[in-house]
Amino acid sequence: MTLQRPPVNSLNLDLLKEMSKSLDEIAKNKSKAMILTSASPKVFSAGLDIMEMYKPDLKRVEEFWTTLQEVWFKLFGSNFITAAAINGHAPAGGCLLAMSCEYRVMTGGNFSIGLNETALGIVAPNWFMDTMTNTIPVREAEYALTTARMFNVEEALKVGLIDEVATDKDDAIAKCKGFIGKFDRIPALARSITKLKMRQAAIKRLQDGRREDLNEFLQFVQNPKIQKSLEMYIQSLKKKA
Ligand SMILES: CCCCC/C=C\C/C=C\CCC/C=C/C(=O)SCCNC(=O)CCNC(=O)[C@H](O)C(C)(C)COP(=O)(O)OP(=O)(O)OC[C@H]1O[C@@H](n2cnc3c(N)ncnc32)[C@H](O)[C@@H]1OP(=O)(O)O
Repeated sequence: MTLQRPPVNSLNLDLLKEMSKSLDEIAKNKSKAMILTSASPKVFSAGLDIMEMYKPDLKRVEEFWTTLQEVWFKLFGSNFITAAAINGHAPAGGCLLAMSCEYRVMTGGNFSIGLNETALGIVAPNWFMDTMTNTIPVREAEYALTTARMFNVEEALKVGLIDEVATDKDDAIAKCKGFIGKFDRIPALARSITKLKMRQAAIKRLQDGRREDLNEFLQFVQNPKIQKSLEMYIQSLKKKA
């Protein structure tokens, strides 16, 4: 699955709906595995589209968040094998997508990956945190989350946030295929049940608290102070150009 929403693959409602549909198709056509990557040469995904949260239409922003939750359920909780070929920056929601897969290969270069929410004055939802503690040790996750740590490729490899480094996108995809090939001799049902058991606690937590998670998000985006800081953040991103 190749993300292709220039310039930075930010996740807006339309892209999330497309992803949700594609994940359904992959599950339905009984694919063995999926590799998630990006069509951009330097950004895997810039995370959530900030414009969806800035001065939002309430109905749309509610659909935006519930679709994000759905994409996470379908990706994190998939029966099929998932790997991410991370060929560029992966901040925040981009990192969430990569961590929701079972294996991550990142191309070398001046790219970074991590959950930077606290630097923006926001708190990553519980399920973002759960996805991170499912990937790296709890102590490392707490440190990374509280300090909004963006890892370079070497650091990400060292902490286990990624599993391998690749020279370029083709190499990243080849390495993801190598991971998928490890399951040729493992019975598929035993593999998928084991994966889902490992992930069950995080999945159940969001299933049980899904409405509450949505309400928290809706309150957050309607807070005038948050809107003000969003405005400033958007300006700072644009000033960069
Ligand atoms: C952010 C606060 C959200 C508050 C929301 C309210 C409630 C929160 C409640 C729950 C928590 C939500 C959890 C949030 C998760 C997220 O994913 S928030 C998004 C965080 N993402 C980022 O901070 C990444 C920002 N982008 C970058 O750092 C860089 O763009 C880059 C990915 C490293 C790529 O750099 P570069 O190739 O140099 O590209 P530019 O910076 O020049 O960007 C090109 C244009 O794209 C626009 N853009 C970049 N990121 C986003 C984005 N996430 N959403 C929308 N638009 C984005 C950027 O402004 C440029 O636009 P122009 O061409 O200048 O018009």
